[in-house]
Amino acid sequence: MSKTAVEFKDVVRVFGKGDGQQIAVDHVSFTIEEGEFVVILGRSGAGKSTVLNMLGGMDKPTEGKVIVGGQEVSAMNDRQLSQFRADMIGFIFQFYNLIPGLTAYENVALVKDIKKDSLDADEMLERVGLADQKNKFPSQMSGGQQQRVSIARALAKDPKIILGDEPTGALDSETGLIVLEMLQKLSTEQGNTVILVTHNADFAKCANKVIHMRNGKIKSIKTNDEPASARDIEW
Ligand SMILES: Nc1ncnc2c1ncn2[C@@H]1O[C@H](COP(=O)(O)OP(=O)(O)OP(=O)(O)O)[C@@H](O)[C@H]1O
Repeated sequence: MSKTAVEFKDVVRVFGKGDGQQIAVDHVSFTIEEGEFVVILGRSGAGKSTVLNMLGGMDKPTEGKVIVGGQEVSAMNDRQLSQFRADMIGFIFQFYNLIPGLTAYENVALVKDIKKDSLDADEMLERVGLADQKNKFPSQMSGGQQQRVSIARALAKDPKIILGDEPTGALDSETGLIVLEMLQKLSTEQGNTVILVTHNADFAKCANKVIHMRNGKIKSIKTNDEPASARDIEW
């Protein structure tokens, strides 16, 4: 039987006060099972990144509960959140967030500073097909290669959950598909729970679950028993 990896219970996130108040996430509830490949879909401003940030322990709800791996993230203090992120979560960002002055290898090996028992940087670069590029600096690599380094860096933490905020947003479609396929395989072959935020509806075809947001609310949640392989979609 599958185990619940993530649970949002009636979560609200309000930014600002008074007239400037913005309800970014408005009473949102959903569950994600371990090993699922989930896409959070919606237009700009729908609240997707805010959901992802609360899920990854980078932000806290104004109301409601966020439970990840059985732990109530929404009740953690800053020290606990830091530990939670180090142990549980791998992040992949739209613009890679690599450190320009460090090589691919060094960018991945850096994870040891956050998590002592992190996985071997050479092995992680091998897994994303970049073993031969390890001594290059980010500026010497293509966007797709840089994103693969950032995937290797996320994997080095050996995280249960991988979060991607528009991870293919800065890539051309061909390169984006390679990255998407790599992320899908982490769920289908390695059993990671992978959760991506995107406004690209084509990604939904590859997901086990699609959480569609609009104006801070859930518009629909659809499950897909036979998701397409990322290799077979086009956009
Ligand atoms: N730190 C913040 N302070 C104030 N308002 C914020 C903050 N973060 C997000 N918001 C607001 O909350 C709403 C939801 O933002 P969010 O970034 O979650 O949307 P999104 O669906 O991820 O959009 P995009 O696809 O453009 O990234 C927006 O109206 C945004 O302006």
